[in-house]
Amino acid sequence: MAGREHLKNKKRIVIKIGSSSLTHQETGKINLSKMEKLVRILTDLRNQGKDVILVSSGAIAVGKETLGISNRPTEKSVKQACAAVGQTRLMMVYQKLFAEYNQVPAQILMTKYTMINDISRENAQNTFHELFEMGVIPIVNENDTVTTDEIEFGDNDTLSAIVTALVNADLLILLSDIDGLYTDDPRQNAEAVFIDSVEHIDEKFEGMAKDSSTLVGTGGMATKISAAKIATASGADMVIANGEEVDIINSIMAGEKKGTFFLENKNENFKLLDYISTRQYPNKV
Ligand SMILES: Nc1ncnc2c1ncn2[C@@H]1O[C@H](COP(=O)(O)OP(=O)(O)O)[C@@H](O)[C@H]1O
Ligand SMILES: N[C@@H](CCC(=O)OP(=O)(O)O)C(=O)O
Repeated sequence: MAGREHLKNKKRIVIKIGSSSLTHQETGKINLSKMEKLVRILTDLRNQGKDVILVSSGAIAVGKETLGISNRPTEKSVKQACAAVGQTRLMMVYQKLFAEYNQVPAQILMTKYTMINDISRENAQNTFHELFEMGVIPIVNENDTVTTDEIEFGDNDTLSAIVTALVNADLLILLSDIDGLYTDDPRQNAEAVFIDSVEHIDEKFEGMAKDSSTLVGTGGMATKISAAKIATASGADMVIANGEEVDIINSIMAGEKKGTFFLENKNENFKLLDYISTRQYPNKV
C-alpha cells in the first residue's frame, strides 16, 4: 500500500476529538492544556492555508461534570440538559483559546434533519464554504438538545464523516483514547494486535471493531469503522489516532506512520443520502 507522504499535501481537513480526549479520565473535568494545544495546532494548519473543521464532542461529558452528576446519565432529557450546559461551556473555552491566536471560530450544530432535508443540507454546505473563504474554523457538534432517538446521529464519528463528505474534505482525523484499530478491543483482550493500515474495509475489519468500554465515549471503534466507510467512499483518507498528545496531528500531517490509516476509495456514484439511515422517515424521503 502507498505510504503516507501525500498527507502533507492535504488541503481540507476535518479533525474529530472525542469526549474521552477532552476530559481528564480521573475527574471528568475539561483538559484545558490539551484544548489549548489543539487550538494552537488547528490555527497553525489554518495559517498554512489549509481549510480546517473541528468536530468536537464533550458537551454531555462537560455538562454532566458542571452539574455535579457523577454517573453517566441514561435518561434522554438529562443527557440533553447536560449537553445544553456543556456545549456553551465548551464553546466559551474554545472562543477564549482561539482569541489568543487571533483566530475566529464558529459553532455549527447539526442533526440528521440538516442532512436529510435538501435545503438545510445545502444551507449548511454553503455556510461551511463561506466560513472557509472567511478564514474561520467551524466547530461542529450534533445539536443534542433537539435530537430524538429517531433522528440522532448519536455519535460524532459518523457526523464527522458526513461533514467530510459534505465539504469534500480530503482528510478526516479521528482522535480517540486509543492508538487506532486493533484486531479486538485491547481493553478487553490483551492479545489484540494493532492494525497499521486498511486498504479496503470489509467484514473482517468490521468484526474487529467493538463498542466503547470507557465511561465517557460513545460508539467505540464500531462507529469509527462506519465513519471510515463514508469518508473513504467520499474520496477522503482517514486516520484514527491517539489524542493523548494532540501534537500527533502535526505528525500525521507530516506523513509519519501514526495511528491506523484508511486509504480513500472514491465511489464515483457517491451519494451522501445513501449513507444516512432514513428508514425512520418513510414520509420524508
Ligand atoms: N478493535 C478495537 N480496536 C481499538 N479499540 C476498540 C476496538 N473495539 C472497541 N474499542 C474501544 O473503542 C474505544 C474508543 O472509542 P470511544 O470510547 O467511543 O472513544 P471516543 O470518545 O474517542 O470516540 C477504545 O477505548 C476501545 O476500548
Ligand atoms: N454529541 C455528544 C458526543 C457524542 C459522541 O460521539 O461522543 P464521543 O464518542 O466522545 O465522540 C456530546 O457532545 O456530548
